[in-house]
Amino acid sequence: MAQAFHLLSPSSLPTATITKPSLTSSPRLLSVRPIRRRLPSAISAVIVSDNGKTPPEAVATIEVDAATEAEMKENGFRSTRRTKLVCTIGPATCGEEQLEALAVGGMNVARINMCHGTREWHRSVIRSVRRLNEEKGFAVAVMMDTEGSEIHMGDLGGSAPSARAEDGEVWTFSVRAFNSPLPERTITVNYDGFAEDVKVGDELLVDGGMVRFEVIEKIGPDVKCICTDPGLMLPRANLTFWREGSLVRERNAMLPTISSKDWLDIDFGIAEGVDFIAISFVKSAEVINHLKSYIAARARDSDIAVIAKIESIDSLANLEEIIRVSDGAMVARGDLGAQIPLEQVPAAQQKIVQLCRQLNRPVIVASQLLESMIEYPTQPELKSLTSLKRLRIEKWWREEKRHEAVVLPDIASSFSDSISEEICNSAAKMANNLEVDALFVFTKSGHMASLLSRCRPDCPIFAFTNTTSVRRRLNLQWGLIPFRLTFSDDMESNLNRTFSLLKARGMIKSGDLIIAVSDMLQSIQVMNVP
Ligand SMILES: Nc1ncnc2c1ncn2[C@@H]1O[C@H](COP(=O)(O)OP(=O)(O)OP(=O)(O)O)[C@@H](O)[C@H]1O
Ligand SMILES: CC(=O)C(=O)O
Ligand SMILES: [K+]
Ligand SMILES: [Mg+2]
Repeated sequence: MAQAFHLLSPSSLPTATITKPSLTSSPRLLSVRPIRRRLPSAISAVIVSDNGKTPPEAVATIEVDAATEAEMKENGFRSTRRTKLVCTIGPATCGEEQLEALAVGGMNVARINMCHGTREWHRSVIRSVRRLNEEKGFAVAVMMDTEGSEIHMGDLGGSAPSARAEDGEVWTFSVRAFNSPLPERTITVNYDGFAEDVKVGDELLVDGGMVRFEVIEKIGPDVKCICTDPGLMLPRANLTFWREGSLVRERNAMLPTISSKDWLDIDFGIAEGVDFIAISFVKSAEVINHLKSYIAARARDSDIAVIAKIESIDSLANLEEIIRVSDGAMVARGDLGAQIPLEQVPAAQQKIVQLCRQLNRPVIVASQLLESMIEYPTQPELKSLTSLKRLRIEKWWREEKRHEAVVLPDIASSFSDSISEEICNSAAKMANNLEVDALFVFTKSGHMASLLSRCRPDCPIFAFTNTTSVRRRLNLQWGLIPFRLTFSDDMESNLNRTFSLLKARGMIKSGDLIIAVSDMLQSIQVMNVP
């Protein structure tokens, strides 16, 4: 059975799209929205880079992602892609050359999925991405995605990338530990309670219904099932079981959101300095708060953003409070489509995306974007990326002036935040009315950049920030082109320096009309580039 989801409906215009190249054969895609980033408000007036020191050469330069710069020069910055791309890295894409091809192709964030591979493998991917950034001038951020403890299949044994179940075949789902290779037509299950919780007659869904089985017999730790809807099973695919048409939430509903293995992975992510940690199967706001204080205590100098993955019934029930405490959200349609009826997924997506936009959180739409690419013959990852990059919806959305249709509620929690919010709302509106070429925002924390992104203005937003980590995290936000630049509190000199640096790189020209805002002065300036 094929899963079909809406890709980018206008009302759910994403801030970013993600390809998930993983196995040679399984690219998937996500898209993202604007983030409201809570950054340490204590970044001092002193200019710092990642290690707390400013390299002397940085003072005179401006850094921008090499692929973004090339795209801007090629298409002109009004046509530059606003929606960002997140790519899941797998065995077919982890080599230096493939990673570089993805970065050139527009990857903004590299995602590693802790469901698969060893920590050593993930470490080498993270380091390769960092090296690529340093050596080739990209600014690709890294997102670590936890495994979580919901029920899933194990690896398929040996090097088998997938297994095909045919109609009428009997397969054994077992909680026993086998040595690889597994006996024929045998699948291991990670959750010990599985064999006790299922009943004969239950329907077992692999990956939300990509393959279906009916339970016919239970023999101790083994559950025999007959295939009723054939298809391809990927390693570690999610498993759900249904009784009389309803999802069964037995003791598995009590499994912790963050397992003990996840905590070790999180420690690993903190040590490797990842930019985002995405938490699978979030059930409540509490777990996000817990993780955020854990990160704050352990990673004092860094600020890792926490993304709540919305992929369970429980997360839908507590949606608003989860999004409020998170730095962003992901509509994880693969697993969500396994927990709620498929036809409800587009409406859930719409709701999540709108809420994120209102609360100023970036939102990623993941999975089932270009499902046919799974069977694509060669280089599916790059072909997925190329198709996503075109994002015709963005052009249509601008032509239809959809940006004018959305009403954004006030979200500021202090008077100073209200000023920033009003400035950004006004600046975005002015930018649309005056048809300016670009919005410039000078921001230390990234917050004002996110407020502009939330308005989805018609023109691109050049976001200047003085730290590498803030710049990398701004990668996830719709319409932002993040630059790293050392700047002072004197806006006059910041603007003059920025103009000359950008002109020297051929990224703007005399006469371009821009609107500049900054969080140091809380000002709006409109001017032509001299
Ligand atoms: N590091 C990896 N090593 C091997 N295979 C991988 C790896 N990452 C992903 N894959 C394969 O690619 C498929 C798609 O990966 P992806 O991360 O998109 O899975 P997902 O099911 O959408 O995410 P999640 O596991 O978080 O629900 C996986 O089912 C798996 O077969
Ligand atoms: C991305 C993910 O976790 C999902 O679609 O289930
Ligand atoms: K995961
Ligand atoms: Mg998932």
